[in-house]
Amino acid sequence: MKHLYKQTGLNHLKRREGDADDQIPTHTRTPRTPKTLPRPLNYLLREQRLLFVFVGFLLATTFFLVQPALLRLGPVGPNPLLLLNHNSHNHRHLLPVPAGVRVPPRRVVVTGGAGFVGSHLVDKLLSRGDDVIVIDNFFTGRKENLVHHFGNPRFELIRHDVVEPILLESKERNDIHYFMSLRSKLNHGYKTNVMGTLNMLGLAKRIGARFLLTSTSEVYGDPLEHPQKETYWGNVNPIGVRSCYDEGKRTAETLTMDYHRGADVEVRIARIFNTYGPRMCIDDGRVVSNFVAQAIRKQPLTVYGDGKQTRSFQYVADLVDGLMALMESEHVGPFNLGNPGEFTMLELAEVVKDTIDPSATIEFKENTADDPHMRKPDITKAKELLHWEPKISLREGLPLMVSDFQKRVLEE
Ligand SMILES: O=C(O)[C@H]1O[C@H](OP(=O)(O)OP(=O)(O)OC[C@H]2O[C@@H](n3ccc(=O)[nH]c3=O)[C@H](O)[C@@H]2O)[C@H](O)[C@@H](O)[C@@H]1O
Repeated sequence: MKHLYKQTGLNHLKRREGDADDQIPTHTRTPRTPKTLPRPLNYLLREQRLLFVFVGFLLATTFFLVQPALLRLGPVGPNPLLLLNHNSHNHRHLLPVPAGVRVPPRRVVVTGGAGFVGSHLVDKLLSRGDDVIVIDNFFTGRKENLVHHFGNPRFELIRHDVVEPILLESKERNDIHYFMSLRSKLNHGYKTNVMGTLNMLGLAKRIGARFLLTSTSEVYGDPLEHPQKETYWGNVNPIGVRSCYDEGKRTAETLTMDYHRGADVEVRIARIFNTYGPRMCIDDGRVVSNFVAQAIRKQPLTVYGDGKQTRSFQYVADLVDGLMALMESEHVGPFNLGNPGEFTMLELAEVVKDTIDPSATIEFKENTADDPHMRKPDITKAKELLHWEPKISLREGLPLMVSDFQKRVLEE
C-alpha cells in the first residue's frame, strides 16, 4: 500500500541533498525544532510558516510603498479627484490637484445666467474650462449678454422659468456639479426666490450637485447694526413694499439650509451687496444704472429723498471672484460679498459726474418706502475663510461700464 507523506519544503530540499532522513515519513520523524522552545514558537517554526509570514510582510510593504506613487501618476477612471461628489460630506474634492493631472471639466447649471451677474459668471466658468448650462426666462436676462458663447460646444442655453420644475437628465448622478441660482427682481422676486429655489434645490438633490444660492444684503432690511455682519438677523418689515423681495430671499436662505441639514444637499450661500458693471439692466431702476444712463443721455441724475442714505458698491468682476471662491471652498456660509467702500447717493452722483459728465445736474425725487438708510458689508468672514476681498474701487470700476452703456443707449 502506498504511504502518504506529508512533505514539507524542508524535506524536499533534503531529498535533493540526498539526506538519509529522506525516506522517513514526516509524522514518524523527530521534530527538528528543539523541544525546549515554547509551543507557539514551535508552531511558527514548522512547515515554512515563518517564510510565508516574511513573504507576506514583504508584499505588503511593497504595496504601500508603490501605491501613492501610482495615484500620483494620473486619473483612475473618469473622476479621479472626486470633484463630483458634492452631495456628500467628505471633502476629498478639495484636495489640491497634483501637477500634470487633468481635472475633468465640471458641468455647471446657472439659473439666471443671461442676466447681469449671471452672464459674467458664465464667462468666468467657461474660461476656466467648465461646461455651462444656462436656464433663463429672459424676463430681465438678455441673449446679447451670452451671444459670444453661441456655437461653443461647452455652452447650452435653455429658455425656462425656474418657477416651474425642470427635469434635467444627466447620464449619471453627480454629472452636474454646481448649481448656481442667480436672483431676479421680477414680481418682487418672491415666486422666483421661493418656488425657483425650491425647484432647484430638489433638482440639486436628485442629481447630486452642489447648490449656490445668491442671496442679498436685503435680508438685513433697514439694518440697525452697521456695518452688517452675517450674524445679524436683520430688520425687515414683513408687510412693506419691499418685503416680497426681502422675505423671498430670506425664505430662500431658509429652504437652502433646510435642504442642507435635512436632505444632505451641499449648499453655499452668498449675500450679495449692491453690484454694478457692464451689462446691467439700463431700466430696472437701480441707482448706478439710472445715474450712468442719465449722465450719458444728458438728463439730470435723480436722487431719491435727501440723498444721504448710503450703499456700498462692488464691481461685478470682484463679485464673480467671490462667488467662485465660495463655490470652491468647504464653507456653507452665508458670506457677505460686497465692497465695504460706503457712499451716500449724493457722493455717488459726484463720482458719476466726474466720470461721465461734470456738467450733469441733480434732481431730487421722493424716496420709496422702507428704503434702507444705510448699508455696508462687514467682510471679515469672507476675507478670513475665502481669502477674498474686492480689488476694484468705485472710481476705478465706474469707467469700466461706461462704454457698454454708451453703446446700448445709442442703440435705443
Ligand atoms: O443693486 C443691488 O445690488 C441691490 O439692488 C436693490 O437694492 P437697493 O439697495 O435698493 O438698490 P437701488 O435700487 O440701486 O437703490 C439704492 C439707493 O439709491 C436710491 N436711488 C435709486 C435710484 C435712483 O434713481 N436714485 C436714487 O437715489 C434708492 O432710493 C436707494 O436708496 C435690490 O433690492 C437688492 O437686492 C440688490 O442687492
